[in-house]
Amino acid sequence: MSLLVKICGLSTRETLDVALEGGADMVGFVFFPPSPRHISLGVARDLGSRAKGRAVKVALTVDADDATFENIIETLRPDMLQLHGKETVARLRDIKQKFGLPLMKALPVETASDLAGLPGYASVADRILFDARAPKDATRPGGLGAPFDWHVLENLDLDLPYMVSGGLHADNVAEAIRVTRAGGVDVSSGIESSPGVKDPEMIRAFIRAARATQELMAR
Ligand SMILES: O=C(O)c1ccccc1N[C@@H]1O[C@H](COP(=O)(O)O)[C@@H](O)[C@H]1O
Repeated sequence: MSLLVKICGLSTRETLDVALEGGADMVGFVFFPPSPRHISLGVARDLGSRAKGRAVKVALTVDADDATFENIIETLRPDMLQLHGKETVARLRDIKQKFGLPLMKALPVETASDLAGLPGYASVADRILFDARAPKDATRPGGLGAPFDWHVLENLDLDLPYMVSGGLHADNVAEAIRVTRAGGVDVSSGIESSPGVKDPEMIRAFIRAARATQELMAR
């Protein structure tokens, strides 16, 4: 199966177009007010219609309530919900039953013990995203540009599709794919010139680097 590349934290038409034209499989939109990548519902409606049918639209939320999901779904029309907070397995079941969209659960990783909750989440999520665990005093649970020790996933045996994120950029994505054998990669900070400001050339370089790794590994 081919590697999935997700470009996350898009907030302008220009950078969304760069990601789509560069061949991103998934485009992510952040709905979390403390984030420098947070977008309003008006922007979500505009970018959502622009991306429709060109890539999988992913709505990133953090412990969102039902009303927030309803607003996001009505405006962005996402194909998938990314749950990046402390949502429980029961809450995932509830979200799936209420909104009927595929779920990608982000799991914070620092050490092997962080994988203990994986079987529960894998029983309801459609995809797992392994992301670096944020420091306790961080203002957001992701999007901090810091990697985790990818070797924690080295012997992972998971039937569900999974992706890796956290501090990825064009120069380290090949190694991340090699070590984790992930079916997809997700990036935000590593394609920015400053927090929240996406850089077109960095987006293109990241997608190129990920695709080149995919080709090398297929040989
Ligand atoms: O991007 C954010 O601001 C954000 C806020 C809250 C939760 C997650 C967030 N970002 C996601 O975190 C990972 C790793 O990002 P990075 O490449 O290290 O910046 C990725 O999925 C982002 O979309």
